[in-house]
Amino acid sequence: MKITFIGAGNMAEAIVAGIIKQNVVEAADVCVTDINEERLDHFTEQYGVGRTTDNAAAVAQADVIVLSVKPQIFPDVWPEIERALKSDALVISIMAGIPSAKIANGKPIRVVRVMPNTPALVGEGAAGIAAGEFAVEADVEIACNLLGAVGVAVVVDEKEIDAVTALSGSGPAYVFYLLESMLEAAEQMGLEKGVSRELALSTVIGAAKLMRESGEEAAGLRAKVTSKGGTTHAAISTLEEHGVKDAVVAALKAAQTRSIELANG
Ligand SMILES: NC(=O)C1=CN([C@@H]2O[C@H](COP(=O)(O)OP(=O)(O)OC[C@H]3O[C@@H](n4cnc5c(N)ncnc54)[C@H](O)[C@@H]3O)[C@@H](O)[C@H]2O)C=CC1
Ligand SMILES: O=C(O)[C@@H]1CCC=N1
Repeated sequence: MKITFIGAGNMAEAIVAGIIKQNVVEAADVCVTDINEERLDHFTEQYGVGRTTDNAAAVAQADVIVLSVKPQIFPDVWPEIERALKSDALVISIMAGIPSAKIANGKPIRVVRVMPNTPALVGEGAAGIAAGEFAVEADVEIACNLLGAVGVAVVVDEKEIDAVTALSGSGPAYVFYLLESMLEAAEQMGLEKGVSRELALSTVIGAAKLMRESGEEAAGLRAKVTSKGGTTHAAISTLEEHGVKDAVVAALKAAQTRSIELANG
């Protein structure tokens, strides 16, 4: 199975690195394209994959095409890619917002939409996978195998992909934002940078692991940390006073809305 990634950016790198490391594909069967030669050099040096700036030539040889350019670039690149597609090619799109029907463009092109996230780079990704109209079960399986090699892959309906984008696609950024804030506070309180980084990271990883392994709800676990009249209560009350929960809900809804908007360019 020959796979071509159109766009050798951050997200393509996370997936390529993972699927090669996990031996899901051979480097010789992977090709990446980009307009930026430096990105192509990087991929060749790091992962030993094929590379070209010629999208059509790379597509003509591929069984699976992964569209990993920005959604805004899609209208520019798609016409030449569509013309070059092998008749039985599978198109996997990781682009936020662009519906499978827009990619199929009135033709029976098999499209699977995938919404991955960057922790795929370390094998801890979370991806939603949705079949387009003409995709068959085997196509969804291919996408699940690729993304399953770099984390968790969950099959969803395409109508849910905008919400998945808001939750787990953009999600790592919310966690990094929280970490930025925690580390800024730690610095203000005089903790040494290396120490606070180690403590903050272990706290985030540990909290997620505890929730997964215990099967408990977040609110219940939070209650167990929060002693009456104690420090956590002081912190959470401050977050509530600042409307942080409402702000997070509004933020995810804004991401979902933006994903829906991206469908129209
Ligand atoms: N970064 C993330 O966390 C996630 C990104 N995505 C989606 O992945 C896609 C790529 O995002 P990133 O990797 O973050 O962006 P990026 O900007 O890092 O990568 C896009 C790449 O496409 C290349 N490119 C531009 N024009 C091109 C052309 N005509 N032909 C070939 N390559 C071209 C750019 O040079 C760049 O290297 C987007 O559609 C985004 O919605 C999805 C989930 C998570
Ligand atoms: O910010 C974006 O549009 C992309 C999609 C999900 C994460 N990054």
